[in-house]
Amino acid sequence: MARKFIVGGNWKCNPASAKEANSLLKEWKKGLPNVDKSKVDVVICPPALWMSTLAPSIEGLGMEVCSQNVGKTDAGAFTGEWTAGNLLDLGIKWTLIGHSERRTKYGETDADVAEKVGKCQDIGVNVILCIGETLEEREGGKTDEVNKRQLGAVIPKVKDWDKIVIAYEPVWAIGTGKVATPDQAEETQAAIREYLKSAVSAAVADKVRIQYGGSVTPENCAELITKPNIDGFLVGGASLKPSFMDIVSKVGPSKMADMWPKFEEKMKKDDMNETAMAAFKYTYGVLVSGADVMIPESKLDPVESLMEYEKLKEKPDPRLLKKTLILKLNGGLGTGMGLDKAKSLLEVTGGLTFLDLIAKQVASMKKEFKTDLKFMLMNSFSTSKDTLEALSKYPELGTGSDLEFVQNKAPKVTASDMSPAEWPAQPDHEWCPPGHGDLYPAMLGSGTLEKLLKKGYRYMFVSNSDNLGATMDLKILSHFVQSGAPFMMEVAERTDADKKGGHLAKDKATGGLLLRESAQCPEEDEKEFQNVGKYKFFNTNNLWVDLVALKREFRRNDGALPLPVMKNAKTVDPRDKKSTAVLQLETAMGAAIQCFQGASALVIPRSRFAPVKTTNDLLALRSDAYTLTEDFTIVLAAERQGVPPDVKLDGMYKFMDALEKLIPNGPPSLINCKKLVVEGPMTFGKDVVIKGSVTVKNTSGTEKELAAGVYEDKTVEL
Ligand SMILES: O=C(CO)COP(=O)(O)O
Repeated sequence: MARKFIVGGNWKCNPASAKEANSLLKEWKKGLPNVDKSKVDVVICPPALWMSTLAPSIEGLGMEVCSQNVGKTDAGAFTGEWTAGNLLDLGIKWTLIGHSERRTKYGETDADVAEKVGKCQDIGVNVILCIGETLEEREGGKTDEVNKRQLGAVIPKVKDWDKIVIAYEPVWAIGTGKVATPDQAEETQAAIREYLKSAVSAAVADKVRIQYGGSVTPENCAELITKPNIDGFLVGGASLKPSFMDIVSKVGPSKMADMWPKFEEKMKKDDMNETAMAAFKYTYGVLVSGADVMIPESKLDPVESLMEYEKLKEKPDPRLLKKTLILKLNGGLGTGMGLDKAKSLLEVTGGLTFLDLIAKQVASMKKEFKTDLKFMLMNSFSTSKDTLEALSKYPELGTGSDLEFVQNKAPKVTASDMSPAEWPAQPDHEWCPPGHGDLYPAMLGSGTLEKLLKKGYRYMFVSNSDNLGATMDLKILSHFVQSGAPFMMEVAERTDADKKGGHLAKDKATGGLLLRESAQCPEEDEKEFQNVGKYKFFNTNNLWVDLVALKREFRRNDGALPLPVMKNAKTVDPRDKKSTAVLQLETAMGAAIQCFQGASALVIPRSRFAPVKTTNDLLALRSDAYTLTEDFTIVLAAERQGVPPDVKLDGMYKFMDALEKLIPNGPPSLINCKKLVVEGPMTFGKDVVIKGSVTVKNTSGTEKELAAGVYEDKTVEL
C-alpha cells in the first residue's frame, strides 16, 4: 500500500513571539508552489497558546494545526491541562503524544502516554505517537526493545489505526545535530513495522505511517526519504526557519522545479515581460501544488448590508475626473455569438456598435462634465487591430499606447504531465488568454500603470465593454475617493435568475470581502450558494481601483497578485477534440477584492448592469423595450419599471447571422412584453407587437413568417 508522506513541524516552546511566528508562516507561503499537496500532509505544532490564533494562517497554507500535548483525563479539576475534547472543540484534529521531552523532562510514563492515546481514540483526535531510545539504550543494543515497550503500552488502546502516526525520534538525535544515518533510521523503522505486524496485523503494519525525527534538515532529508520505511519527518529546530518548506518540497515535490524552466524559456522566447511571467508562475504554482481552491460554507459569513447608490451622501466633486481613468475591457471575441472579431464591433442598435456607443458616451461625458476624460481599452492580441481601426474615427479618444494596452497571453499546460503544450502545426494554439484578472499584470507589465501614475491619474473605473450601463458616475467616483477604500466593487442584488452565478461574501477569518464563484463551491454547499436571501449580492464587474494601492499590492506580493485560479480543461486545438488535452489557467478581475485590505462594495441599480451576452439580450436591446438616451446610454423604457423582457430564442438563433435573418424587418415591439419564446424556423413580419407572455412555435421544419399584428398572452402555432 502506498502511504502518503507526512511532515510535522514541532516548534516546541518557540519562537519568542507570535509576531515572529506570523512572519515565519508568511515566508513559507513562497515555497508552496514547490509542494504537491497530493503527495504530502503537513501538520504544524505551535505553542498551545497560539494554536487558535495561528490556525487560519496555517490552514491557509494547506497545513493542519497539531497540539504538542494533551491531558490524560476528561474535563475537571486539572489545573494547567487541556483535554482531547478541548482540541476538537477548537477545530484541532491532531496532537503529539509521548514526545521524549515530555517523557524525560515532565516524567510522563508509558502508562500516561497510553491513557492519552486512549482519550484521543475515544473522541477521534489524530495522534502522532513519539517513541525512541536514548543514547545509552542504543549503545546498550536496546533500541528495538525500547521502541517495542513504548509502542506496546499503547497498542491495547488503539481501535482506529487510521488515526495513528508513529514518530520514531531517537533521543540522542533530538536537537543535537547528530542525525541517524538513513540506514540506521530505516533499519529501526523496519523493525517497528515488523513489530506492528506481529503485535497487531499485517494490514495495520502496512498502512501506519512512520516518521523519522531528530536533527532533520533540508540537506539530510532527501536521502532519508528514499528509504521505504520512512514516511516523512517530525522536524524540530529546522521547522522554525523559512527553509522548512525545502524539507516539505523534497518530500512531496511539485512539477515546478522540473517544468518551470521550460515555461520560462518559452515565454522569454516570446518576449513576455517579467510581470506577465510572474503572473503565470503564480497561477501555474497554484495548479501544480494541488492547492485547495474550494471555499466551503464554513469559511464564510454573508454580507448583510452595504451602502446603496441611492443613499450616497458625498458631494460630487468634478475635480476628481481629471485624476480618473475610464477603462473598458475589450479583449473578448464574440465567438459565443458566432463572430470571429471583437464582440464590441457588433452592431447594437441604430447602426452603432458597442465601440461607437462607448466613444459617444465618453464624448458626451466630456461635454457634460466640461473636462477632459482619460479613456483606455484593454485589448487582447485578437481584438487590438480591429478595435483601433474602428476607433480611428474618434481621434479625440487618443491613439496607440495612449488608448490601449494589450492583455497578456499564457501558455497552455499539457494536462497529462504539466509541461508546456506543444502544437507545431499551429503554434498559436499553444497560447490562451489568461482571463480578465490579467488586467492588473497587463497594466503593470506594459508600463501603463507607471505612466498613468506619473501623469497624476490616481483612480480607475473599469468595466466590460459589453455592459453599456457602466458609465462614469460622479456620485460613485466621489464616494469611492472620499471613502478612502483601495478597491470598490459595484454589486447588484441577486434574484432567482442569478442564483447559479457567483456571490459576494465575507471571509470569516479576516472579515474581508471575497467572491465565491460556482467552481469554488464544494458540492455539499451548493444549496447555500444558491440561497439568494443569504448571499444577496453579485459582482457586476464594474470596479473602482485606487492605482496607488494597486502598485502597493504588487510590491507587497512580490510582483504577482494572489488571485484565485480557475482551470479550464480543453484540447490544444479547440476544434479538434482528439488533440492533446490541456489546462488553461485563468483569473478574474473582480476576485481582486480579496487582495485589498479595506475593499468595499456598493449596491447599484440594475440599470448600471446591462451586459449583452447572448442574441436574446441583443434582440431585447434592439427593441423598443429600451431607448437610447442623448448621452448614448441604453436604458429600459420607463414603462418597463426596471424589468427587462425575458427573451428565449431557440438555440438555432444563437449566432448573429441567424438573429439577423429572424428579424429582417427589425425587432418586434417588446415594450409590453413579459416573456417571448421562439421555437423553430421563422421570421418576424413587419409590424409585430408582443404583449405579456407569448410563445411562437413552428414545428413544421420549413421557415414560416409571423404575420403583422398584436399577439398577447398566447401560444401561436405557425
Ligand atoms: O524533537 C524533534 C521533533 O519533535 C526533533 O527536534 P530537532 O529537529 O530539533 O532535532
